[in-house]
Amino acid sequence: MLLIEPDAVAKIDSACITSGIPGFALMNVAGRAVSAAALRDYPGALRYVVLVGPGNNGGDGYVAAKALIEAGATVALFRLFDGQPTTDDAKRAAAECACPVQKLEEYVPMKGDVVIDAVFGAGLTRGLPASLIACIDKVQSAGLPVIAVDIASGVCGRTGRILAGALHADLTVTFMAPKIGQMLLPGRIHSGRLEVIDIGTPLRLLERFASSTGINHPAVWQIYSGPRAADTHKYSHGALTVFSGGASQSGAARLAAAAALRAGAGLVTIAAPTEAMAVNANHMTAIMLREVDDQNDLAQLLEDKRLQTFILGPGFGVGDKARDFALALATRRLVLDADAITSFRDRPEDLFDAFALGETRLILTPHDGEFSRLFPDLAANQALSKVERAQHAARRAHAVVILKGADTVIADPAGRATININAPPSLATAGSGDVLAGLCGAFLAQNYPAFAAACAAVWHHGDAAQRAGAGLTAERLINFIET
Ligand SMILES: NC(=O)C1=CN([C@@H]2O[C@H](COP(=O)(O)OP(=O)(O)OC[C@H]3O[C@@H](n4cnc5c(N)ncnc54)[C@H](O)[C@@H]3O)[C@@H](O)[C@H]2O)[C@@H](O)CC1
Ligand SMILES: Nc1ncnc2c1ncn2[C@@H]1O[C@H](COP(=O)(O)OP(=O)(O)O)[C@@H](O)[C@H]1O
Ligand SMILES: [K+]
Repeated sequence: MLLIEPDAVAKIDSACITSGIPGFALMNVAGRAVSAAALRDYPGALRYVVLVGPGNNGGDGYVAAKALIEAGATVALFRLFDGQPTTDDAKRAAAECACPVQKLEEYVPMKGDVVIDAVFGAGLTRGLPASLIACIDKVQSAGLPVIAVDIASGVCGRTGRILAGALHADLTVTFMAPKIGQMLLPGRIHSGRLEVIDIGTPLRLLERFASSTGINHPAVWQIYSGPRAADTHKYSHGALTVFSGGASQSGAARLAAAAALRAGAGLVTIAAPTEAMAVNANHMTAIMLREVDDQNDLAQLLEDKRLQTFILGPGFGVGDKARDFALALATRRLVLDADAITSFRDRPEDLFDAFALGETRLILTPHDGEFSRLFPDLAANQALSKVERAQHAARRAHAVVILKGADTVIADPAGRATININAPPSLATAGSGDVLAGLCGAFLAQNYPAFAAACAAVWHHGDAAQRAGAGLTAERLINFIET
């Protein structure tokens, strides 16, 4: 699904005007859609309180106020101090709105109020003025319902960050397409339910100015998935090898391996050190087992050219062995997770250089902590959004990066990115990252290109968790994977 960045809004706006669609016409559709949503969702409101700012977001607010009055509703309009309309369209909208204007400071919340936030749009680059922050506190502590126009004032449309205070909306009525900051945290939480209104912007303009970042969706990998042919063979669905840690850390590899089998990998083998052979053998049936202690054993394993896909990291232990194994696997497809990521903390370039040439075949799956070990400068750079951090990292590492969390971002070295939005908070449970690594390995083994494999893995992870419902454990999650 398309997303837009705040910078693109003005470009689309001026391209519309060039195409003969005046900005004021768009503003009228936008403002009326807000009014319709308010009447639909809060028909029992005693008063609609419209807060307006100086720009076109405020312009939408004047249009909404006018439409609500025409519908017979009681409306009060409060304007940010020094917030006289500054754009031609907003001036016109204000002039056409008969509602008396009061100062924001004068607003006293009353039971039955529904607040419409039309103060600032998605392009906000500065923190909110103190008078607005005080007003937000009043609204929020009175527990009043809030409808945000385009985006909750105070949320950065590019990063989802709060610059200095922001409203928590119950509903956000946004225009053309969702903004990136509404998908990333905490902006997603501040948005409440998101309603996207087509205000008549031509699709060709939307597509021309849309972001290279989209919402993660099956359309990304659809062309690589499909029913199995009747004459299929297990090796044609990929042979995946998962490295196990020592005897007391072998569970993580088994979770990854079981998830991979469930997600359609044809043949899954756990490669375990001698000390972990017995414990692995005790717990497995369909998964195969092979003894691999050191680099010599690994070299022997790699002589089998059918083995093209590997997962290294879950429960593996941090250190030289993980580093040496990853580098030995550099000509194959590799999912590098957990301990194996941390193992490159002091020498990340060794990893990045090893995968620099040829097609992208490395998937990195860091959570924020692991990310900061491999990319400390990117993690510390507050100017970057989570999407931008993942994109820079992917380019540097010549890898697909899955930057995990409630708003997981998947990015590839070419600059493509998706934001995943189907993951429920129940996924915050021990071992769910191992299951994700297994899913990545499964799709990579089935010959999906790395970016498609990563997107499919993250989406199916969230999808399985949704179907599993409450009381999620990593073991249970595996049983709900459906590909
Ligand atoms: N296609 C489009 O572009 C459409 C845009 N529309 C509306 O237009 C909005 C964007 O309008 P604008 O670009 O005018 O943005 P805003 O309405 O957010 O206003 C920006 C103005 O506020 C000032 N400002 C920014 N941060 C401030 C701060 N912290 N304190 C004080 N002043 C501050 C800026 O200097 C600028 O003058 C959208 O969010 C949407 O609501 C709609 O009218 C529909 C059509
Ligand atoms: N609040 C949340 N909402 C949705 N998904 C989450 C949330 N917290 C964590 N996740 C997901 O759960 C998984 C946890 O992985 P990880 O941090 O490696 O944990 P572990 O090492 O315990 O398996 C990741 O895929 C992450 O994106
Ligand atoms: K707003």
